[in-house]
Amino acid sequence: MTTTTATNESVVIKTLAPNHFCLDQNLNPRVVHTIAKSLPWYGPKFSPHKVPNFYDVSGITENPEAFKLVVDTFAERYERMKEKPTKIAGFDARGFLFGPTIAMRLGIPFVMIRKAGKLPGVLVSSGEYVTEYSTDETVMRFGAIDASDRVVLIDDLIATGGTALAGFELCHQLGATVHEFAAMIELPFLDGVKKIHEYKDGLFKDVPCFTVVDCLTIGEDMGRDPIGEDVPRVVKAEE
Ligand SMILES: O=P(O)(O)OC[C@H]1O[C@H](OP(=O)(O)OP(=O)(O)O)[C@H](O)[C@@H]1O
Ligand SMILES: Nc1ncnc2[nH]cnc12
Repeated sequence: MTTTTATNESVVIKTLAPNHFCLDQNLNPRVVHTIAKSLPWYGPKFSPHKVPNFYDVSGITENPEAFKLVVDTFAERYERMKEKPTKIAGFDARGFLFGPTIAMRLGIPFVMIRKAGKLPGVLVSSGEYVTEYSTDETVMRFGAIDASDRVVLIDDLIATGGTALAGFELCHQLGATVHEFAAMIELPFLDGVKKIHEYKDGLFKDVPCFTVVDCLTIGEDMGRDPIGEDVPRVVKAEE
């Protein structure tokens, strides 16, 4: 299913499946192109994990125009909604790059979903979860969100959806409603959004998931592995 909805002049949303939305690349060509073409990827030899394409969010953070477009896209989306989120929760670590600025724009709190072993105080745990390349556990401070909250969960990228579901679990345990899950990049071939909507017999099937670009819009041409067999992974800076 693909339908298109114009919410204002600048941001047009495409429906990919029930409660699965993305920016329409044909109708927002400048935004999608600028963001997608600011996202390099590296192959396994030059990545921290053995995945075919590891996407590098620093292509966005080091490009002020692209960084602003990402933040504006999310912030304007929530500013325009009749029913607004009450909190933004971001995932350790790359969700921390976008969440705080969006929360500040909306004038609402930013809550950290932290990897286990980093937060003080009384905590709730997501339990163990599996990502595209690791097994982790996330925690949130007890009381950071409660049953009155409508929480936007935000991250840089959704792959298998394991990390996202850990955030859904935390919100669920604390009685809060997830307003939306949002990520800048989606890897659709890993079916992360489908997994969120099918989790526990559809417990979260009504929660919208919104993404901006995917691996196809980024494209194979964004591969940035150095050319040459002998290029080392870590180099010494020349004096
Ligand atoms: O959909 P999934 O398969 O769960 O993968 C997505 C997660 O993987 C990455 O985080 P990572 O765990 O590598 O942590 P980092 O931000 O500290 O690099 C990314 O920032 C997402 O949080
Ligand atoms: N392919 C990928 N690139 C960057 N971050 C990721 N997190 C999970 N999968 C990833």
